[in-house]
Amino acid sequence: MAFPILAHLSFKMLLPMEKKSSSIAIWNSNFPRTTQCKATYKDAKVHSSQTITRRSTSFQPSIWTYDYIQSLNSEYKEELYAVNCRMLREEVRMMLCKMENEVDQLEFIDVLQRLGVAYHFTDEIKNILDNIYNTQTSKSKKNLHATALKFRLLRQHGYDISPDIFICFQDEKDNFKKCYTFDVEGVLSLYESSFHSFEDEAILDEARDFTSKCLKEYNFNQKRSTYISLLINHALELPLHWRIPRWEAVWFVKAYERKQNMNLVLLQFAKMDFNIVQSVYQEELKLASRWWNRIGLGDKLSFARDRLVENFVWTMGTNFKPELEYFREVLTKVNSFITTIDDVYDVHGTLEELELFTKAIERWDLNAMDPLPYYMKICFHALYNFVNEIVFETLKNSGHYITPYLKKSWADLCKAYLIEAKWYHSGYTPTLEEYLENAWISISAPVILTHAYFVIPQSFKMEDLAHLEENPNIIRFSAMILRLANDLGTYKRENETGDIPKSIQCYMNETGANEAEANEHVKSMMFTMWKKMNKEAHDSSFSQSFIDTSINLARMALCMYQHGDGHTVQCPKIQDRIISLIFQPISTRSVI
Ligand SMILES: CC(C)=CCC/C(C)=C/COP(=O)(O)OP(=O)(O)O
Repeated sequence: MAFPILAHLSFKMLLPMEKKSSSIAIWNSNFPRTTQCKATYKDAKVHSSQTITRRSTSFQPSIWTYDYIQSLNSEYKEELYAVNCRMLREEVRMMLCKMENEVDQLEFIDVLQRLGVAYHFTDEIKNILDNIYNTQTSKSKKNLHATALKFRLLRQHGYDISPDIFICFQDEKDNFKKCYTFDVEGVLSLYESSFHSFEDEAILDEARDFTSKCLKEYNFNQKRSTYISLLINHALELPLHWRIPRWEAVWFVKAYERKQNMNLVLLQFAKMDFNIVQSVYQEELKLASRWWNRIGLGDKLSFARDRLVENFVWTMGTNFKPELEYFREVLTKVNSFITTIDDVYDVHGTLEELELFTKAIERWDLNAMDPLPYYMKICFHALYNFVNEIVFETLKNSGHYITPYLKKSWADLCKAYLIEAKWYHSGYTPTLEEYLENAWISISAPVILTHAYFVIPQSFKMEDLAHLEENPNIIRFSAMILRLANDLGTYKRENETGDIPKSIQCYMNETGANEAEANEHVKSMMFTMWKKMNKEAHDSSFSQSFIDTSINLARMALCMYQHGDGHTVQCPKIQDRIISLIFQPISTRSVI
């Protein structure tokens, strides 16, 4: 891609618009933020004796110390819990299999999913949904809740189901009939269903507008502590389809406890299973932290964010199943390298160093390390060894040689980072389109998902490989959601510390929109991306597990950046979530 030069910045467009100059001030006021420092002897090959100018940013050290992580020792590792849990699981399986009424079956499956235990009953759930799909009748026609729940679960599980089943709830002007306003359960179900829409499904857009309005009004007039109010509040904050299953499980277990006539055996099973799986995560995290400590990037590249626990949480969010420990081991390492290398480009590296580093990654050859400064040598060598280990394991276990795919993904990422570094150093503001053409790669989703593809069990198909190199739509849409969510959550912090303009500022610069309008525009782009992703998930020939991983990466971004830069700033809201996911078992006292 050619770089338009700074002098070509569209002044003609900017000057006459007052709004525009104020919007520019928001980010330009801090540009550029740099610090001067003397080159150390280790940097000598690049800058013999001159002063090196670097950007200044100081990130907080990780609040989760090595010793704390190593001290984790959950009682739920004990065999006794596994035995109890298996007994409870069989009781729940019997309940599921004995159920005959369609709405009861759908509601039970929904609760299993929300409690995070549906993965134990994949075959049973498939049988039930196959049956419901193959014997569709008009019985649930006038029951909004039953119709919406059926639509959501069938679409989520990949069945062909048209949203036309909602037409009977509309009047002759295609508005949802007023009488349904009072059917709170039905409205909530329809609201959740509407987020599974494809691009050309206007009826689901209508459904979302109608239900959002009803739910806001309902919640305004109700006490917040009832079960249904809790669900509504939670849904308005983020719909279920956009939530990470594991985080949903922690929240829902507590909400479900308040439900009248809740199923005590099911609740007890969900709590026990959550705590046992959490003990698996703790052991994985201990191993990951030993690796991180051993390779020493946290020390040697101390300018970079040290966010091992957050990197692990991203990984666990994208694929939580306990048996996928190798997936989480590899992806936690990938995320740790991404976070560090992002800071090499965004914080510490000079343009000259970054060009050399990018070339070295493109060559993928230890000899290419020669001209690099010491901190880059360490980073390059660690990454090179890590990738070669995955390549070796894959070759040994499945006979496939995957170096070209992995190395291309890292080279693409570094080239995209370099483009942004050049924009930064020249003070250039791209158009939104130009920015996004690069930014969906620089957000790192293609690297994450390319590695994920090769370490998800039974995911590999020869015919996928040609698409994989070109980044198929499922990766592109996931990447775009990750990028837009990241920009919405981090642009203020990055603006303060000094970075290129992100999608919000690019849009403001290009159109004269104010900050609030630009935020709305980016959110609506994200919503469109979700619709594209829903359709792609339905049509894609990739394995379901890979599709789920791609969707979960997008969901993870929404959760991580919901209240700001949750990946970088260790804010209490994210800390609390991390504690409840990894460190603190759910109390089982009330039910045992
Ligand atoms: C490790 C994982 C899963 C990260 C996903 C998001 C990411 C690359 C954050 C990097 O920080 P950033 O907010 O500074 O990104 P950028 O510099 O691209 O805006």
